[in-house]
Amino acid sequence: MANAFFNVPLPINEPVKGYAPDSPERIELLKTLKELKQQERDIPMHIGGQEVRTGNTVRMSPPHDHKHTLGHFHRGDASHVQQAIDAALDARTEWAELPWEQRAAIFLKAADLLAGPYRARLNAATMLGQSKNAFQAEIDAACEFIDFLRFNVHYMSELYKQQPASSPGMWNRLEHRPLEGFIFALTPFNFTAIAGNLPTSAAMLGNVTVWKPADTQIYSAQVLMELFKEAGVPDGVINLVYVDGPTAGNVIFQHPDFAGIHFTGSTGVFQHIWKTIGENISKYKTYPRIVGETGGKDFIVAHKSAHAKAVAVGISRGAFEYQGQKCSAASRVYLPSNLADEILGYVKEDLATFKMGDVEDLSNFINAVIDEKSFDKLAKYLDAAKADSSVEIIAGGGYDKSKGYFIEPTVIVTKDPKYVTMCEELFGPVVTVYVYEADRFEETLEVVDQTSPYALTGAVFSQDRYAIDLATRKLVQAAGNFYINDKPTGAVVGQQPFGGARASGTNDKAGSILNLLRWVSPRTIKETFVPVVDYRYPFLGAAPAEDLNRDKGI
Ligand SMILES: NC(=O)c1ccc[n+]([C@@H]2O[C@H](COP(=O)([O-])OP(=O)(O)OC[C@H]3O[C@@H](n4cnc5c(N)ncnc54)[C@H](O)[C@@H]3O)[C@@H](O)[C@H]2O)c1
Ligand SMILES: N[C@@H](CCC=O)C(=O)O
Repeated sequence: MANAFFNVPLPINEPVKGYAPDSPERIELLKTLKELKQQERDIPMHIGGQEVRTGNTVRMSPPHDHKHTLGHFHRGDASHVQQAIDAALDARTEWAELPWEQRAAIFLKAADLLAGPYRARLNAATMLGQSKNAFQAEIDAACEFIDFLRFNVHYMSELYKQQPASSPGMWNRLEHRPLEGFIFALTPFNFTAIAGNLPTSAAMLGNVTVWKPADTQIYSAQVLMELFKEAGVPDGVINLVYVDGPTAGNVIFQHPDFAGIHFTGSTGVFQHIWKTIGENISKYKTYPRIVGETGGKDFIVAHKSAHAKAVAVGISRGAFEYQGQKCSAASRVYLPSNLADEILGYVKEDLATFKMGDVEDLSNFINAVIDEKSFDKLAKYLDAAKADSSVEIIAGGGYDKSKGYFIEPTVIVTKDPKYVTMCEELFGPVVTVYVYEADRFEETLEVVDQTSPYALTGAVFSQDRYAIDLATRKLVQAAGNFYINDKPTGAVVGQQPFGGARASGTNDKAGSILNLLRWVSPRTIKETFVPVVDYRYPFLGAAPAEDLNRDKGI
């Protein structure tokens, strides 16, 4: 046990590398992509430090080249979920009792390994497995996850520093215990950083975890697990299983030691999970923490004073980067009649220059959507829009899955602010635009607020401070991350804590002290130095405190 209070290194955001032609990072990334493509990886589960292979293997392929085989992962069943829980609970006491600075050092080491020797590998795995271009992989798998690790260590030390006041004669202390049980980290396909953050943020605070990623993120999850091992995460602290969601849920949500879920994914799945936990509530030793960041129907609303080109870039990048598969992606846009043609003209110009294709050609801005299920769903929405005379597709609309799951970046214009693609989360490169009468800004803000059950991100573009103020007030509940004259994507850890309310989640703000608070159970310790030895109040004749002290011979 160390005899000192430690300060952790102050975090700064990891600089984003540029991948310019002939830059060392570009050369290394291209080399790593080539090497990974030549291998067929055999990917086991990781339970209690053991690699677990079942022989029930599932093929993995790049979404942009589905005939290519990247490798196979070993599919587990309910028994593996149970083994992972047992391994976590076995590791629990030793991990919880490890001094916090030792836990901090492990995750700071993970951040440095990722900033250095693991960077190209995790980025390349994310590019191939999840079809991200080099820039999108860099801001996610490398920079955002490095930031999560370093900032969370810093927030952990800030959390531990917060102590209560103590009146004379006593010392009050607050300790932040890990939760009593295990945490289930259930992670989505679209951000490698989120997949890494959900188990590590809880583990950092002394918790043990069972982690189940989306099947389509397993290829990069394996690299994350290798990183955790090399950084020194002890066996059993993070257990990685590849089972289908309901199989995992059936074991986990019945278990008396289930102490919390750290979830990111769709709203429907989260609501189902919450209901299941509610039905099982009397089975648990402790009330489980339920943290879930879920879907969105994110908006851009432009005022008649807006800078037209800035709005257009907000749409081109905010709606189409990573094929619109960010929970934050703009998918409904409200343009004023005085600027709509100009803005849409710029957007069409941008889209005409977007290149779509494989991730290894770094000039491609657009790659594939994640899988066939997503492709088919998006194609259906596009077919419906094509058949609907009340809407017009002004750009894109095409799709092709012969080589990869490619959907053209698409702009739909509707006269109905409640048209289906203005309301439902599509999670793809499709944005719908409604043009409003330029003088009806305030009524339009009400439509923006009331159109969707979600409240994740949103942006207002205006050069008029009164309009900005009005939108900020009218849309106070419409977005957990609200942007002024910027696209609604690209939140940075430590700068724009991320999360939404309403149907978008519990808004526990990943990568902030607010999130870490959910993974601890504080214990207050009051120590009285000289205890009272007379039950009577002073007005009932108790001796003054000095006399009491004298009684004790002090
Ligand atoms: N708000 C945020 O911060 C945020 C961030 C990223 C993604 N998202 C949301 O995530 C969704 C996209 O990710 P996805 O497609 O991976 O989400 P998803 O809900 O399909 O899957 C998330 C995880 O839940 C598992 N799962 C699915 N059904 C389950 C069930 N019945 N029981 C238990 N587990 C189950 C999946 O296997 C996966 O591991 C979008 O809705 C997006 O908006 C939100
Ligand atoms: N934090 C990311 C979104 C994560 C969800 O998919 C952003 O701000 O764009």
